[in-house]
Amino acid sequence: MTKVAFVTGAGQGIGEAIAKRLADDGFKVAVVGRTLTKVARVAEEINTKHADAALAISVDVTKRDEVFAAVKQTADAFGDLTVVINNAGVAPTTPILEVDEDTIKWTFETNVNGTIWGIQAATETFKALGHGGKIINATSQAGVEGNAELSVYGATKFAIRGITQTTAKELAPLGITVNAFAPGIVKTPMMYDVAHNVGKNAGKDDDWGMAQFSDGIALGRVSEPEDVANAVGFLAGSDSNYITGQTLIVDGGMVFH
Ligand SMILES: NC(=O)C1=CN([C@@H]2O[C@H](COP(=O)(O)OP(=O)(O)OC[C@H]3O[C@@H](n4cnc5c(N)ncnc54)[C@H](O)[C@@H]3O)[C@@H](O)[C@H]2O)C=CC1
Ligand SMILES: CC(=O)C(C)=O
Repeated sequence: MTKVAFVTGAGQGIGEAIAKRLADDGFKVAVVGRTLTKVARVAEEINTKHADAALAISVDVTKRDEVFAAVKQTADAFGDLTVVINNAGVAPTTPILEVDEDTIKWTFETNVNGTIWGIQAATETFKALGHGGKIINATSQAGVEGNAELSVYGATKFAIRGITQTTAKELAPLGITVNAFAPGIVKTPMMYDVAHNVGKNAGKDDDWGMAQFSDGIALGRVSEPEDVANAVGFLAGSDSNYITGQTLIVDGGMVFH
């Protein structure tokens, strides 16, 4: 079986690191995201290292039809599909009294609906191909323990852990495993944006904002995207075959469950 992965939100940050890690591990990779120029750059860098290993696809994960079409396009292009990684996400900073309907809608449509469309599309394609597969969802340490000012985001990430557990039970008879990864504080545009907003809300700078999250990490440093990609490489590989419904926390020691 050819190893073929579909990774959303792969134009930067954690998704980019996952796509590159899986290509290094011998996967063909669909590098998927909203902005074609961003995913095209990542795909080109992968193809320079591993000829014809990557395909760039522009998709808005809130759109069910687009996700289904892109998953099918991936299987058609590479002749198989074995792993789907629902990594794309958004993280608005939301002090509770400032939460509004638009923010709830946008965040849930991206993080929760996008994950559900990815699970559905993966399942449909795995079934059509006549074999099982692996689905891997991005949650967060903020989906394991509540973080101040991240109520809406945290709600979506708690939901993703729930969806991971329910679909693991539902899809096991099809030979499909469903797991999640929960990063801690990772050096990506998302986290720098959160740190900036939390700092600004307190009348402080970005470093202060970042410290609200990073102080107390047991291993004494914030995460590189590659720290997360290493764990996802494990979840995407055969060494995790007997694991399903679990959330692998990759946070350097922030929350202990
Ligand atoms: N950076 C961090 O500290 C943490 C990140 N995470 C999670 O890891 C995942 C990746 O996060 P980062 O790389 O940090 O974020 P990021 O913001 O740097 O990258 C996310 C990517 O997702 C894409 N995206 C957003 N909405 C989309 C949509 N509707 N359709 C398609 N693509 C879309 C963005 O364009 C962006 O390229 C997210 O699910 C995030 O919630 C979890 C815990 C900590
Ligand atoms: C953005 C995020 O997932 C955090 C702070 O855990």
